[in-house]
Amino acid sequence: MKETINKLKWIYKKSKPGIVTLTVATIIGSILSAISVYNAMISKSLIDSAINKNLDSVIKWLVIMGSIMLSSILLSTLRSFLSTYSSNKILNELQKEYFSHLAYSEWMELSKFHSAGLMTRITSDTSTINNFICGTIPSIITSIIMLGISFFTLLKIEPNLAIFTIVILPIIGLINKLCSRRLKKFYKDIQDKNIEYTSFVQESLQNLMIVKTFCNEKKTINNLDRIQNQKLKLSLKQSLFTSLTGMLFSIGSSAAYFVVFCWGALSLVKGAITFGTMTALLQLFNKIEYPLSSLMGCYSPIISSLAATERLMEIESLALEKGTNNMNVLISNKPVIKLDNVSFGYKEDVNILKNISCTINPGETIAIVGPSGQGKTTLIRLLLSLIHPENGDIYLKNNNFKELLSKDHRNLISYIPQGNTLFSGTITENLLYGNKDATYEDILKACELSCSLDFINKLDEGFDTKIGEKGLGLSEGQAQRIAIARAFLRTKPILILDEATSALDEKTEVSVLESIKNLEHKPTCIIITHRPKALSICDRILRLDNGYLIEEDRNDIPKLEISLA
Ligand SMILES: Nc1ncnc2c1ncn2[C@@H]1O[C@H](COP(=O)(O)OP(=O)(O)OP(=O)(O)O)[C@@H](O)[C@H]1O
Repeated sequence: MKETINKLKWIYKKSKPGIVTLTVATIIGSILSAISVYNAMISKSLIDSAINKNLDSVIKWLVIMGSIMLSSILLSTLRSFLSTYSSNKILNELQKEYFSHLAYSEWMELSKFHSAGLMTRITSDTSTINNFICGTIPSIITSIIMLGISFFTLLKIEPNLAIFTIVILPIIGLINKLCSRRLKKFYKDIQDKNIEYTSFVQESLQNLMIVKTFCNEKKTINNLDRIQNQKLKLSLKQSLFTSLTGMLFSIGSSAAYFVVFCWGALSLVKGAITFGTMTALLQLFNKIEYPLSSLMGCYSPIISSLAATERLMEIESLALEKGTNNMNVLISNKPVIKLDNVSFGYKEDVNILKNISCTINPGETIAIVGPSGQGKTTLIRLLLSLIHPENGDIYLKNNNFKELLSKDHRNLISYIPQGNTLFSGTITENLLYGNKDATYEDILKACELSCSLDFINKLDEGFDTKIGEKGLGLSEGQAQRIAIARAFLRTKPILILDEATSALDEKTEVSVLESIKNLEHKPTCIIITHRPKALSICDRILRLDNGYLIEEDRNDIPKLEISLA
């Protein structure tokens, strides 16, 4: 119970961006509910006046009824506008909040989730919460108001009938209580299956080329079919369960309606009530039954939003990256990078990097080599503060200043990761990603240095050529060269290339690497490479061996070149 209250408090907090308009919309909804009950009484008076042939009274009630109808239409329009505004405002804020939280979260924590799982949380779970705030809660409030007014009106004109209708309430409460646990489990299972489905589709589409070249189209479609069938079975089970409970409610309410009808008809025969009262009774009964069924329908969204709340709270619990609050001279100067006895492992007690100490001076070009899986990329992740040393420290030093490396220092680094990391858009848009203020001349120079100018000029639309997701439309080597130009344009004091020239031919690779030496801002350059030719342009070579970092003698480059080749 305490947990549910905490979740409801959390939901209330999330509704704040649209609470004012939502409250006004709910008040209008409540007024509309009251008006609809009052309409039943107007129709009673209208019918009785018509039966008594009282023309003046009939006209009076017709005018009142018309005016009420018109105001209801206007109020409904206003309510719908306010609800749409609140709903969009709350959903946008929710999605922005969780997207921002993910953007600033610790990389290691994020990597525990499948991207489709995170996507479902940001899109589907936030929508569930939003629908609860903007749909279910106002509906509960207006239903309770309609129920209350209808009950008291009925109590005034036919007390026995009013008491009879209200005994239905505890029965509904009982049905809901019985359903709650089952419904919660259904929602969780369906949501988990949805995530599995989305992840499968996302991964299959991303790797469609592999699916095709392994001739696995049929197998993939069969897998999709299997997940869809599991999803269908769960949805059918849930639907059967809610239909059965709905059926119980319908049987109850139809029986009650029948009793009210019999009661009214017999009273009419006995002359105990007028014809107008009979129609009012039936309408009022409907106005009790409708909010009751609406309240019953609210149960499922309540359960699903409590489950969605739990899943969004999980995102909130992801630790955010910490920065230093002390950004001084390092930002504008060339720092020395110093690793002091650094160890790191992804799993407890299994260190990938062991007691690494080294100093990298400003302007140096360093190669990091070593067999696959030795931890070269892990070392770069440490330098980028995506992960943090378990033991030891990484510092940036500048004259007498020394700072522990943190995420804020990423602003000193231009990084070219492995693989294709271009965005969909034009080549210019991609180039400006890290430095929107770069001039046309800067762009030309960066492209020339990265050996990409020639091929870009040969494209029909040159720099305005649109490229698809992950650089679709370009060769691997062309995409790599644009990624290198993008990093050159960022003009930061540290440049890191993680196998960033792997798709280039040897001649182009050497030419691109040599051009790093000609960069005007003379960055410190760290190159991870498996390519022997790259070593010749480096000032120092560091080799990872079983987790230890060993500095190689430059005279041994020919030997190293042979071992890498
Ligand atoms: N996110 C992760 N979680 C757990 N283990 C990881 C993770 N990333 C890498 N590893 C493990 O850490 C080790 C070092 O990986 P890393 O990617 O740093 O090697 P590498 O030297 O860059 O390899 P390659 O030359 O093949 O790119 C590997 O054994 C790998 O399985």
